Amino acid sequence: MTAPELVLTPSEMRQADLEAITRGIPGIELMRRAGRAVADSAEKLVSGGGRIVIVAGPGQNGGDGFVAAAVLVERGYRVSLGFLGTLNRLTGDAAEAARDWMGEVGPAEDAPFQEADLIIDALFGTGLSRNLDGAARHAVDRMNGSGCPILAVDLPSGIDGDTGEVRGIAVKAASTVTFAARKPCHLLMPGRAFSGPVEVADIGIGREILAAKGGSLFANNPALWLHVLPKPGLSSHKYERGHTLVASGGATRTGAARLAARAALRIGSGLVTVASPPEAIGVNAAHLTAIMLKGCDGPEGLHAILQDTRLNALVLGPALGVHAGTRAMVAVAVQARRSLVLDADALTSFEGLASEFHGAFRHAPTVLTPHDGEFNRLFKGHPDMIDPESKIEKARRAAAYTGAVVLLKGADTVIAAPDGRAAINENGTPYLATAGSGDTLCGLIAGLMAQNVSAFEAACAGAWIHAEAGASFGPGLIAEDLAELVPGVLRGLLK
Ligand SMILES: NC(=O)C1=CN([C@@H]2O[C@H](COP(=O)(O)OP(=O)(O)OC[C@H]3O[C@@H](n4cnc5c(N)ncnc54)[C@H](OP(=O)(O)O)[C@@H]3O)[C@@H](O)[C@H]2O)[C@@H](O)CC1
Ligand SMILES: Nc1ncnc2c1ncn2[C@@H]1O[C@H](COP(=O)(O)OP(=O)(O)O)[C@@H](O)[C@H]1O
Ligand SMILES: [K+]
Repeated sequence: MTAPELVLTPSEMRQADLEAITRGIPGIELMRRAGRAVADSAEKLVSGGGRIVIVAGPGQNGGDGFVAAAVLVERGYRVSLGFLGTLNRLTGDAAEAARDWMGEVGPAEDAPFQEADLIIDALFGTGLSRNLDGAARHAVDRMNGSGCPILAVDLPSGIDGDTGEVRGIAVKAASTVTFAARKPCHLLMPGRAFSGPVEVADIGIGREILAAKGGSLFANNPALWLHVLPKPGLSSHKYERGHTLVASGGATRTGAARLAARAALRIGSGLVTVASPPEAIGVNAAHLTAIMLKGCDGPEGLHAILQDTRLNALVLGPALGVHAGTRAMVAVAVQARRSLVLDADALTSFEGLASEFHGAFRHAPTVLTPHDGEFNRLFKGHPDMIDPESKIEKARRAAAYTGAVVLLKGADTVIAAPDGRAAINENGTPYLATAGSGDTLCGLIAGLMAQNVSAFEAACAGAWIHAEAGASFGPGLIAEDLAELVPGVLRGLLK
């Protein structure tokens, strides 16, 4: 079984580096391996004898650049090196790497970018501490304007390693080579777009060190949850595969619930029922076949339906309406202690009332699936939730506060559990930005929870399968397509 991919923050990576050094790999050796890996990557991009301009910065990222420069000259490339800062202020391993460089050193901002076949960006890595300005800004501006492909060392300079945000200006890399593990900025937007394809070079820091210093942040891919993805046994019957209930909106707002219900059925929930307000029964009935239908008059109706204990997973929110009635339905669902997915109106009905969610979901598996707007509305008046620059931190804090798994949607969906685990999803497509796409996601997650997948894994698997389904279709995707694409994705996973 493949191990889940660990993602390390810059500070965790520094600790991992130090641990590797303590265990006997000298820092300069780590840097030499890193620099060689950069040279190896460059070699794949430029044929022998080509012209490479390396821009080295004042820290250890610059040190990697000096090592790569020396290796590439040895391999027959024509290398120019531009440096940012004062050479004799270089410290540590970078100073040693610079001493090994026999070529000339010019100012970074004046480097001959126009003549290069490849630019290697070794200005700043995980040690970026403020916005770029002055000569650094000018150098990045010239690199980006040169039209020449850029290979970023560790991460594109100007991108914040923790958040993926641009600190003033950032290198737009054609590709990136990083060391030991990807950093959050390689998966979070906009950093992911600035990084291009990211190669992870092994510089000898073992997984046990990475897991000890990191270990709570993952790339969301099947290695994280494939082992719990349900597969019916030979003698399974439908009641063993769970029963999902999806609450429908009123007569003119029923489609969202049906999208979620269809997705729950496609992901394998044995039975799915739409709970419909009496006035919407006709319209729901006209559109449902395998999915069952039950009348449900507000919170009391929901309470009555939930007396059937076989209903083990519940979706509340899509098109339910923003009002006190929706809040009351959420209260009924929480009290019933079923697996629960809350989305859309079930979150917006609590605008500015997040304190009602404080610890509310500790007693049953719950997933909240806000997009940024819903998140900010819910946590209005809670700057500690809204202010963190990192999307990971936002989701983690909200999860710890509510006791639910929080899936913060977007191009870089982040899923966080109350215990601190978090995963970043990266296999989506902008074609998922279409009406009803989020409703489908709720149904996938609830359908997995109905089959006893725990909340974090259900949210991660749901987000990945949803994104994979969307990406497999591409242009022209509408929400109705998504559930129908799920079987193809499942076939690939369960083969
Ligand atoms: N540790 C290891 O064993 C290994 C580490 N490795 C490599 O080390 C890299 C991390 O190195 P690092 O910590 O030295 O940070 P780095 O990114 O070079 O920048 C710090 C320098 O930039 C400066 N500076 C910051 N922001 C600035 C700004 N806006 N504008 C201008 N200056 C700014 C800052 O100055 P200061 O803030 O101190 O004034 C400092 O001088 C990592 O990404 C990887 O490539 C690999 O070799 C593998 C082994
Ligand atoms: N640019 C994008 N790249 C990848 N996924 C996206 C992008 N934009 C939106 N999505 C995904 O599409 C879904 C949209 O959900 P949501 O905003 O709730 O839509 P709706 O309310 O219309 O159902 C989410 O899963 C989100 O992560
Ligand atoms: K860099």
